[in-house]
Amino acid sequence: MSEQKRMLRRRMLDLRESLSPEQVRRESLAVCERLVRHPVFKEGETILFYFPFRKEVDVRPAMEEAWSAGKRVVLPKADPATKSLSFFSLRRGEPLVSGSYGIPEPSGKASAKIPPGAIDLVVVPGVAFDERGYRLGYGGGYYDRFFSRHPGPFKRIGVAYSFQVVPTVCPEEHDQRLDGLITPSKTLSF
Ligand SMILES: Nc1nc2c(c(=O)[nH]1)N(C=O)[C@@H](CNc1ccc(C(=O)N[C@@H](CCC(=O)O)C(=O)O)cc1)CN2
Ligand SMILES: Nc1ncnc2c1ncn2[C@@H]1O[C@H](COP(=O)(O)OP(=O)(O)OP(=O)(O)O)[C@@H](O)[C@H]1O
Repeated sequence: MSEQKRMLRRRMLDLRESLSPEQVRRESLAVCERLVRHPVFKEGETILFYFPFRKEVDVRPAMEEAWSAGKRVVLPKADPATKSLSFFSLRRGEPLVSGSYGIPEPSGKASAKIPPGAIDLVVVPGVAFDERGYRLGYGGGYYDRFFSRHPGPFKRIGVAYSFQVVPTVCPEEHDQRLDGLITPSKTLSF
């Protein structure tokens, strides 16, 4: 991986760490308001979210809205051995367990497993995003691998603080593009 990418990741994570809890709350709410008004969200029945950790955009208000609207809320489970994700639906109030990297994850009951083909929308976390729809993550390649194996039928929509949108994330051959990006003040499509 390029030195440029590593430096951008470090810089963006430092900036994110400096957000106050109040900023995280306010900006996340603004992102969620846009997200739930998005046609793909409104039309989707099965939505893959992520469980926010550290100071990632908190998408839990949108998860609540999805449950209220009768949609299926899905979370990823990361397998560090294969660097792959699997997906499990989550009921409102259902407890999560601490997974790899300390991120809360569904317990992984076989009956809750969701095949990628059943997902309508993926809400994509990231460290930085660019104006062409590329993203920079934590460097695990989890979402890149998932998207290259399963190009659809779902839409991929990134969520970001405004400062996380940069001119370029220096994409490499394997980097997968998003269909859209939502910030507190903009809804972009690519
Ligand atoms: N909330 C959330 N859940 C998610 C992701 C995400 O970005 N956000 N993922 C998106 O992929 C997957 C988990 N991927 C991750 C990959 C690396 C690290 C991480 O902390 N890496 C260390 C590097 C050292 C190491 O490999 O242990 C680091 O950044 O300090 C965290 C999550 C699945 N679940
Ligand atoms: N489709 C793929 N198949 C195999 N390896 C891949 C694939 N996509 C990415 N990788 C590998 O994963 C590693 C991490 O990629 P990258 O730095 O782009 O991750 P990221 O997008 O920042 O992380 P994440 O998707 O987990 O948030 C790279 O070494 C890359 O070669």
